[in-house]
Amino acid sequence: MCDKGSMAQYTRVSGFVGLITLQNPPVNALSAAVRQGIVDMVERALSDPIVKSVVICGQNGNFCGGADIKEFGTNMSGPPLVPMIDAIEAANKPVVAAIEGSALGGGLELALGCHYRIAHSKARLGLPEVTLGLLPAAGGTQRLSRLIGVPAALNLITTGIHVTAAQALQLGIVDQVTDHNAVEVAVTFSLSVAGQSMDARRISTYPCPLPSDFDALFEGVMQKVRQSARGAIAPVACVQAVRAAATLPYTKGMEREQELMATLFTSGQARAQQYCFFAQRAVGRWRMPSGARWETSKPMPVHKAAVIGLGTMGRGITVALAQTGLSVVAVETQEKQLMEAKQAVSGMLERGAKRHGVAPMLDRISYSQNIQAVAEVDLVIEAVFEDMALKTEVFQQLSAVCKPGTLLCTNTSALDVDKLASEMPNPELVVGMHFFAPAHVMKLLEVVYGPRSSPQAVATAMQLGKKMGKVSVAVGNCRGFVGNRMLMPYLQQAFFLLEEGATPELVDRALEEFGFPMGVFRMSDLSGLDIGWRVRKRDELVEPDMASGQSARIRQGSRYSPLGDLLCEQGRFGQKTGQGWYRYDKPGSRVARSDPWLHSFLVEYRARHGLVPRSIDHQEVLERCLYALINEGFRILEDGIAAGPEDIDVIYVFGYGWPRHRGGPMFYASMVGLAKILERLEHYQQAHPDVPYLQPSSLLRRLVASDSPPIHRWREVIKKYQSQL
Ligand SMILES: CCCCCCC/C=C/C(=O)SCCNC(=O)CCNC(=O)[C@H](O)C(C)(C)COP(=O)(O)OP(=O)(O)OC[C@H]1O[C@@H](n2cnc3c(N)ncnc32)[C@H](O)[C@@H]1OP(=O)(O)O
Repeated sequence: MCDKGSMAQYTRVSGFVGLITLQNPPVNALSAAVRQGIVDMVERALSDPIVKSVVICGQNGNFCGGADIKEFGTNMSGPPLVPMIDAIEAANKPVVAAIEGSALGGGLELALGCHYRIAHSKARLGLPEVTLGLLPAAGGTQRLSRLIGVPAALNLITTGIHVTAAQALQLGIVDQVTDHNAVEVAVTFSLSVAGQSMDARRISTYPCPLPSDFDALFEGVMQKVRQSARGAIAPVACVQAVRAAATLPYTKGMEREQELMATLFTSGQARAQQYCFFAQRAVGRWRMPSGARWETSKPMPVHKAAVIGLGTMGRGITVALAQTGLSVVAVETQEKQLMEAKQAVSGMLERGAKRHGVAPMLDRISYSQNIQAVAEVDLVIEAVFEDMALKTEVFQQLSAVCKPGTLLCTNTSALDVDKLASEMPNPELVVGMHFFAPAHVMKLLEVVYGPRSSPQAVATAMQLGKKMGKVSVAVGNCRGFVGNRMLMPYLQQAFFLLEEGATPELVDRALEEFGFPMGVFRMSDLSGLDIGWRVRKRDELVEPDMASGQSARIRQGSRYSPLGDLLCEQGRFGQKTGQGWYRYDKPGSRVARSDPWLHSFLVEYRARHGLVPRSIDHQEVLERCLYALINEGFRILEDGIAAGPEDIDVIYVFGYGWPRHRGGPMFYASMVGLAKILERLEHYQQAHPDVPYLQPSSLLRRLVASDSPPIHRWREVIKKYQSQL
């Protein structure tokens, strides 16, 4: 017996079991139609006198990915989740959730309303609402706390982590884990408990187990959560909701859960985080200005890869490739460095394997001093020193050694990928794979294509990035690509603010209060000030024995702040030397302390150059640094270097610490209002006509002139703008 009409299919199986299958591919999200289907089919099963028990499962081996996130921005119609789940829990026949694939968010909340949960061993469970700026508001905070206790519930709900079926069993979230067909096991099990009272199986009736150190626990968790949330409100609301579970009767706790959800639901933060969710997926659907795109570009298979150059980046890339399961040839020409790298890579792999309880992939890597060892690989990632001549030489050697069709990738962060490609006999096989340090940890990968890169080469690099667990974004070739190009105006404004009267502490505090994990100066100290200095020297911007006055601060026709160069001349390279924009107890130490030397240095510097310090507030810091960065983002869109604002936002959220609850720089701009951004840039440009990067971009002006459309419609304006160029 079967009813296939709705988005929840009803079948009677084994004679007496009503099987309800959610059908909303790809993840069986609980859309209005699915909720209606569940309500109808549960009612049908419960009213059918032949049916003794009910099993709920999801189509295609996937239980349920939660509420339909796409509906959140709309007028939500259809039956609400809470009464639907309450009705399941109140059922007088056993209802068993058969969990395969994922049970996330509303999906897990649905399962918690069932009387039993049976999971396949490969299933993953979690309440990730916090990552969408929400909380599990279909009873999740109240039921999970009652089921597994407050500390474990707090951990799951405030972090949004997904747990394995085995972990879920250990925590008490599921009753059974099986390697067999979970639906069949659930059907058999449901019949075994048919006719029994379900009173003891209704989680909402359970008392919430209270830890003895209740107040201390919540205080500690709240402090930790506030610190790591960096201004995000959802994690804090999650703690408050769990506290309600621990202190209030179920119905009152539910009221509190709904109240907290209502605040989150309408907050800009939830919109920002949901935008990030879809943006992260949208960047996988890349397209190149030539029209080549993901659907029509078939990646080449990559089984064996090579890494050339085993400095910090090369080592991290080697680890990341090996952890993906690839065979890796790691090449370093200097014997001592090769030995050191081998030791370091093995250590990283062993530590990673220990954390995940698996065997380290040491035998996946072969080490060599000889570039001939890469002859049979499918793809090479070059990670030698940032020097064009050196990279060109390496690429030429690779062209001679590698089998035909091997993809040649460069991990450069600053050099011209197209120029490098133009020196090769097969420029179509050259792309940039710009990893971020540490490469085995950081999620972002910029895949840089030039006009000659083949769509297949881009598709291959994008697919490899995905396999490596990276969020890969395809971007065009330009100085600094997307991320570092936008960083330049941000850094520059920070330097100019110091010249005008700010301190590193003031600038960093403003940025950290905005939500960055580190302000620009603390971050520069961590990365090493010498890196930028080297680049500026190469660009002939650094002038030793600099004169005083305004003309001394002009380079290549623009105003320039030499502050970073002056620090480097003093040997102040940041954390590694124990001194930079801050001072540190010893070289390598991480605690940044305010440095009186630096403050006197700034006072002397301003006096020498006739700069009169003024009072600068947080708002100006944010507007100068962030709006200049955003403005460069618009130029990048204008130039077609990024296909859309989502690409830029994903790069900033995953690679540059932009707070996710603010959605990325371009989304933030859309929230602040494009007209306001334009007005403030014009204001600062007038106030500081000699300061670069404050002139509003033409695209920003065009968008404002087009009534500042919502961000999902920017691409139309960009396309029109580019067609008129
Ligand atoms: C006042 C209102 C009260 C409402 C109470 C609400 C309480 C409950 C809230 C929630 O449940 S919020 C949602 C919680 N769930 C999640 O956060 C899970 C999100 N999804 C994922 O993590 C992953 O998609 C997955 C399920 C682990 C599967 O990963 P996989 O890599 O296999 O596929 P993806 O590429 O990620 O997704 C495929 C496709 O599906 C779309 N999608 C995924 N989940 C949802 C969803 N919950 N709603 C809508 N759409 C979803 C995803 O966007 C992809 O589509 P495209 O974007 O590529 O078109």
